Amino acid sequence: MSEPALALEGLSKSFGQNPAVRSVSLTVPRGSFYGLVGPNGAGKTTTLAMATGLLRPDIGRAQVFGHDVWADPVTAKTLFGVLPDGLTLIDRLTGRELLTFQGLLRSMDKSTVDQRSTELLNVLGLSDAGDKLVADYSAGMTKKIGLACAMLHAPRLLLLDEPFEAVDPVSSATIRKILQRFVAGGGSIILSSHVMATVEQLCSHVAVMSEGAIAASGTIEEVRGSEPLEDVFVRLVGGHTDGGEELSWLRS
Ligand SMILES: Nc1ncnc2c1ncn2[C@@H]1O[C@H](COP(=O)(O)OP(=O)(O)OP(=O)(O)O)[C@@H](O)[C@H]1O
Repeated sequence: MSEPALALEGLSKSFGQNPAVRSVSLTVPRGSFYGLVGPNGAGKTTTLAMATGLLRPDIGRAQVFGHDVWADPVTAKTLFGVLPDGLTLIDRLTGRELLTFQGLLRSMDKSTVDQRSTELLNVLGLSDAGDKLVADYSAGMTKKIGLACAMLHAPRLLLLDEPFEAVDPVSSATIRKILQRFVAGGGSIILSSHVMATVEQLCSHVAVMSEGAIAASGTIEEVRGSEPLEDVFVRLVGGHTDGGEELSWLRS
């Protein structure tokens, strides 16, 4: 039972002629808190979608605790929870109804679903919104109910695509604590983020993606060496940070 929480091997995906992800291999050790960073369009969402069975790779495979996500999806999907990007929820349900629907789909018993739903709504600051239609939620509330859906069945691995995006600072602090407790209890997490400070504070490991490939990966210390992670990131992705002479027409 020493399989990693997540093992990606040679995952590739093209959209038409455009290679979005190019032979990505990554191992997320059990108990690790893995950050996946990269500029817009680097391939993070496409990678996570292939890792969770939402998007079929052209080539390569994804295994969760040794179970192939595509060959053995039922077993794999009991072991992980996912917060996809651009989440499309059944928004004509209330938050509580959505959680109940998710739980019953997973064959959980109703009393467990009810109890966990109440706890999740409370802890995520959604108890007052539990009986409101998800269609009427703000972007941050939608992110939080998506996170609750990902955690309801007590998975051992969470794959979270930008979980802090659009979430207010108080809720963000709460989510951080929940995730840290999840890892302290033996869970594993991979999350994508654009916020280097968040990744540096929370994560034990980081992978930097650039143009569809992994440019660097390892523990935070291994990847950043003696530099701030943000500097390493900018160097690896070949970006430039000076405002330069561009947009001169904006200056009066
Ligand atoms: N459904 C799609 N059809 C066509 N091209 C796509 C599709 N999804 C993603 N792409 C392309 O694949 C590349 C990788 O996109 P992806 O969304 O995985 O990047 P990302 O790293 O998650 O970006 P961001 O940080 O902006 O969310 C981009 O060039 C994007 O335009």
